[in-house]
Amino acid sequence: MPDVNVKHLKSLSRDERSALTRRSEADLSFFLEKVEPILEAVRSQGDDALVRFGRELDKADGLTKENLKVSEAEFDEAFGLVDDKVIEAIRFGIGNIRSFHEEQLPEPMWLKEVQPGAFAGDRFLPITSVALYVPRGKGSFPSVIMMTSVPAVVAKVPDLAIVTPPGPDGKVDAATLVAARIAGVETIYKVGGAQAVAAVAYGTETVKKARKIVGPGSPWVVAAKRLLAGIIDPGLPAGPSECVILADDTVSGRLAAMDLLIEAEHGPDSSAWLVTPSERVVSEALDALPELWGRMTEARMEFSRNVLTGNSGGIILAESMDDACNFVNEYAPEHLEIMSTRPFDYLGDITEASEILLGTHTPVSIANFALGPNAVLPTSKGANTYGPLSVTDFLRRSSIGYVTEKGYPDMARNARTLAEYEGFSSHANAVSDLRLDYLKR
Ligand SMILES: NC(=O)c1ccc[n+]([C@@H]2O[C@H](COP(=O)([O-])OP(=O)(O)OC[C@H]3O[C@@H](n4cnc5c(N)ncnc54)[C@H](O)[C@@H]3O)[C@@H](O)[C@H]2O)c1
Ligand SMILES: N[C@H](CO)Cc1c[nH]c[nH+]1
Repeated sequence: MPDVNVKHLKSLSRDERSALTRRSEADLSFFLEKVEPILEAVRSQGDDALVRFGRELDKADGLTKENLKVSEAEFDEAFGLVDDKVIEAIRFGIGNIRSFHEEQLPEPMWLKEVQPGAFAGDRFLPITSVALYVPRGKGSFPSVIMMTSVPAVVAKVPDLAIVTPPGPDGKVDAATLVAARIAGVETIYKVGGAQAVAAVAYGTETVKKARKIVGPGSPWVVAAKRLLAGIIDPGLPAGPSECVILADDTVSGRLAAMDLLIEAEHGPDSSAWLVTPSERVVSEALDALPELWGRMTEARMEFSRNVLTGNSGGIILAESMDDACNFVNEYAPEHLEIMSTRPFDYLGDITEASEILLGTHTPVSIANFALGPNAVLPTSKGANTYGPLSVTDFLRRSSIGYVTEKGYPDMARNARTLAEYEGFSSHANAVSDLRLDYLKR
């Protein structure tokens, strides 16, 4: 068995402890450099560049300018290619995701009377055009369609389009098409990676320009979003997947090891740590890993072995549950499982995590595919300032103010005092008696 990292927090220096929280995304210099010419090619050559990159990078030999957009016939064909059980699971997931996200939809407008006769509030409108990035490098992700499309449809974004890499057959994964149609999005372009971000940022002959792009992706996608942030809103940072399993002494280490492998199998650049103060949990987890690896496909086993033996994964022995919770907050994970028979005891101690799953029956898999909360989550400590993708990511807010004749005198007097203090004459004039004179004429 390869040497799985086992770190004892007690014996680490401050720098060594901090190194455990580092993600692969921390240094994107390699990708930023390679991505720049791709963006420029799409900006200047449009569809020609998209077809060339699709053929070169996605091996989609049959890709042409004419079939860059998924046709009605391809959607129809997809329903015949996907197993009924998969369609049923997609419908089940979408039902729960919709039910969860409908709760997030704010009232279109609210106004509060902040002083007699003076009203202030907010109005929400959908962003007019948003692109949804759906990855397909190391696997296909109908669940990402479910997670991005449903909140966008609930927010009533009028112009929605999906960008996703074509497979070598030049087609979009069939279950991805099924999920898109069930969720209510029918514009899909066969373009992925950095070129997809450039296509929706600049627009091409076929791909319509969008104001925002959301959805997770590989470092190629993350790098392109960073470089194009002045041209398109890149949304929350969602890069390589990561998780922490926080386990106390009430649970089986085998169970903890099983869930540790969930996000570790995404790719060699994923991050995954089991953190526990229990030596028993550590040794049970180490014992369980070979059998669990034996139940995985070769590729996924390799990815997760790389993670657990490399720089961004393994098992951490903490001094206590307090120490373990502190480490979780320093790490600020994308997904967190609190694996305990009394998970609510620790919930209050966790302040930095994008998704917190409680107990022994809520593995990340259930949240990724079926439960309802959004599984497109900020990575690389994005949890410190962002939340999961939500309906509000598809809305923009304007504030509304309305002062009546009755509310005016108090408002004007106070505004004038501060305008004069700040030295703004026109601001002050606009709330002086001159206004009342003008209003009379
Ligand atoms: N944070 C989240 O919510 C979340 C959810 C799901 C997946 N993910 C992450 O998304 C990522 C998906 O990555 P993926 O690779 O499977 O799919 P992807 O679609 O993001 O990346 C594949 C694309 O990258 C481009 N690419 C590949 N090699 C390239 C090269 N040498 N030069 C230029 N471009 C190149 C190609 O265009 C290809 O289509 C994973 O890291 C996964 O962990 C994150
Ligand atoms: N774990 C991903 C978010 O990091 C979501 C996902 C979808 N399918 C598999 N995983």
